[in-house]
Amino acid sequence: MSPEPPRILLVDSYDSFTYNLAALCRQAIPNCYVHIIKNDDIELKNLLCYLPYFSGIVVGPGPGSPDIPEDIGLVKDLWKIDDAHLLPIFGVCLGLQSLALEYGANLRRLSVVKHGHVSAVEHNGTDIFKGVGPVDAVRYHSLHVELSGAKNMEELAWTLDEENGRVVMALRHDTRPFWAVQYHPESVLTRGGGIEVMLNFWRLARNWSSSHGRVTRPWDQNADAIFGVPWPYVRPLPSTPCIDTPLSTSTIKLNIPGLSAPDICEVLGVDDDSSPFVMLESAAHPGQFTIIGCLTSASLRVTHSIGDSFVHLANGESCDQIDLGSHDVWSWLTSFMNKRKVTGGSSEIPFWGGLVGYLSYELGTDSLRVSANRVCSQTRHPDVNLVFVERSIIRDSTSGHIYIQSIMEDDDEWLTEMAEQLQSAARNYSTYSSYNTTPYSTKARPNTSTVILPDRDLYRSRINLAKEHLFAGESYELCLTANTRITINDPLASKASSTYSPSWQRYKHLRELNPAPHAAYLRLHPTTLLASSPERFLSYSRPPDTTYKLCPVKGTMRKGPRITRAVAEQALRGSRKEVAENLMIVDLIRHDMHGAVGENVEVKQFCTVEECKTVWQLVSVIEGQSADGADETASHYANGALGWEVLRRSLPPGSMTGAPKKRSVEILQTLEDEERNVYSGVFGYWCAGGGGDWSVTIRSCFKYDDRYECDAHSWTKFNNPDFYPGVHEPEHWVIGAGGAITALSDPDAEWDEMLAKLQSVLRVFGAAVPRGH
Ligand SMILES: C=C(O[C@@H]1C=C(C(=O)O)C=C[C@H]1O)C(=O)O
Ligand SMILES: NC(=O)CC[C@H](N)C(=O)O
Repeated sequence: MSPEPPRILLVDSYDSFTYNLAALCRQAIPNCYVHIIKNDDIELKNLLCYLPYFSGIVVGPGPGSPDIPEDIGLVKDLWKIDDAHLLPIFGVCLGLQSLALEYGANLRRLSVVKHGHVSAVEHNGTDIFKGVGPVDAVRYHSLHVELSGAKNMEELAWTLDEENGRVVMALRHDTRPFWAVQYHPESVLTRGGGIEVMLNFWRLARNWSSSHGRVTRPWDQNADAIFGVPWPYVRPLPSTPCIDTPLSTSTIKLNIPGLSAPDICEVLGVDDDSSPFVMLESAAHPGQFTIIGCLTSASLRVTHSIGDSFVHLANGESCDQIDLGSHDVWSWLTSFMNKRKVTGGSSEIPFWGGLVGYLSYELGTDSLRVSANRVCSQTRHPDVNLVFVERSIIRDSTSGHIYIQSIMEDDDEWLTEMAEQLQSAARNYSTYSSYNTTPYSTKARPNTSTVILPDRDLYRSRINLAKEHLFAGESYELCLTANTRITINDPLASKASSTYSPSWQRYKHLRELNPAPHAAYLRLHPTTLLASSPERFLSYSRPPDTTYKLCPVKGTMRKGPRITRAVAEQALRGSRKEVAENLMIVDLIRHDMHGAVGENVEVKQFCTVEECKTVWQLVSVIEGQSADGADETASHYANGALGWEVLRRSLPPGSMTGAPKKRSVEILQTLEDEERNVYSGVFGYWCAGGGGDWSVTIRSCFKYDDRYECDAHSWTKFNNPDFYPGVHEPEHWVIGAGGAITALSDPDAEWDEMLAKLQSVLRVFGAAVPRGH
């Protein structure tokens, strides 16, 4: 009989680095299983009888304080376990603080908090530091412990901070098998004190167990019922089978480099404001592909608002309310896509057909079980707003090729007609126009738009409140944001009609002013979104060998005549504050990715300076791959469902919340007046061939048009003359903007950074941030 594999019980205090710690355990403890529970899942008295199943416990980091019962949960009781149930325990950060506190240490605030900072750690070379060389360790803490007066605590490592003096970095209990570190061994930038220290813990833990005659009880059904499947674990996906015969893609490839993406949209009738329209545009380097939906009256629209137990499934003729039943909207959409598998498209392009649209910020916070701060209103707007694209045009800006494709049966006639239409448009444009698309024409007259900016003093005071939370150890970073509202009331402007779309004109202006690799024009009534985002969130390639890639941006600098690349490199990559901000999000994203795909997660790029039209920014890249080709073998993963699962587990984007994500989202709700809605969510596609690509909804503006309703009508039913009212209807647009607040943030600089981001879109409305702001 093979020996029982080691089992670690990992107690999570709602942190955003927990799966990184789980991955470190798996690295250090061969073949171990890691069972993760939350610190409030079970009380110690009910846990005791299960402890014999485990070889050791790892107590993770977390927000808050070890002396607040809601923050620390069962962890504080672990240190007082009676001898009969004793087992080795390793604590990290909050874990160390709790251990020390229970044995009489004093808990203090650091004078200068350390969030994402690397410190040289000194140690005595024994115990968990045996054989360990120099340690550079990443720290995420506001609190620390002082051991004077504590009983049984032995200091094993410390650091000498300029501002805080000597700070305890590791300790052990002198008789019980408890060890703990204040720094983060699982952080990607910790050197020397990560795996090395974990290996030592495991060695000491085994020694202690064998010298005390402790053996781990073989796992059985009793424990299974409580602790379930160990990590790495992928949520079971709905069992709906893939369709037997997948849809096939027909493609025509043309070479017409002269035809821009907006040209193609105009050929397709984007000017009819009442019809839905979607384009995901790569409007600047390094973007390559533009995806344009050629929607028909049969195109299926899927919309859902959080809290509803149904989705709306609509096309040009009807609108059905479909009960989610036992599904949530995520698994419902997985089933939806399983029935629509597509094969046979061109391998040169990422999209063959599939869902295109956006997911709101609140959809993500809902998955974290933070309820949305919904202002009670009559009209609920979609949090999921997608259209299933069957006919599409892909433009490759690198080669100039255009791909016309359809996944509808017997659609060759449409393909040929579309090819002719585009070729003839290209001939006409090259003959008559030097600038192909109808140029942007309706720059809003400044006096016709009312701009309500966030209040400067209020925003600054919220930055200070955010910092208070950071000083108290509640969060390591908070991405604070605010909305700007623009109302356009221009009776002289052309009205929306079946031949004129004001929002399309604005989009064209936006792509000129702020060309971005992740731009989008999404007219999915009632929502219209114009995006010029510089931030890709998640992309996953088509199976087999799917790679999941997340690219967080954190650290932004306004461009200016004297800000050369060298200056930006110095100010961003050379800044401890900016790198710390980025590192925190990298660690958080590694955790999100590990949670979904398992162990194979790597940081491929760390803090590279990228240039955008209006700002410089620091970008990192994290890649993951699922274990054992799960996405290839299991039929339900083959359609990109695992990519969808990575997305579900990673929303809202960590770069838009801060870390730890759940607590940060809760704090932000108290600091921001309203929902973020479309802003801070993601937009993009899920290709029915299995790939996907989602960008962060920033540097964008959106509006809702509540004349569109789904309950009574289909979203597109208003395609009649009565729809366009005789009186002029004002347009109400929202632009969200913000930035990461850390303990080192200066309110004036943060306000300025928020304005720089806002300005990149505000100019579309002929408005500018007034002087003095
Ligand atoms: C909050 C915004 O952007 C986010 C914050 C960034 C930062 O703090 O540097 C950079 C990109 C985004 O993740 C925004 O554009 O509104
Ligand atoms: N990373 C952590 O566990 C942080 C612990 C505690 N909240 C602090 O800030 O000190």
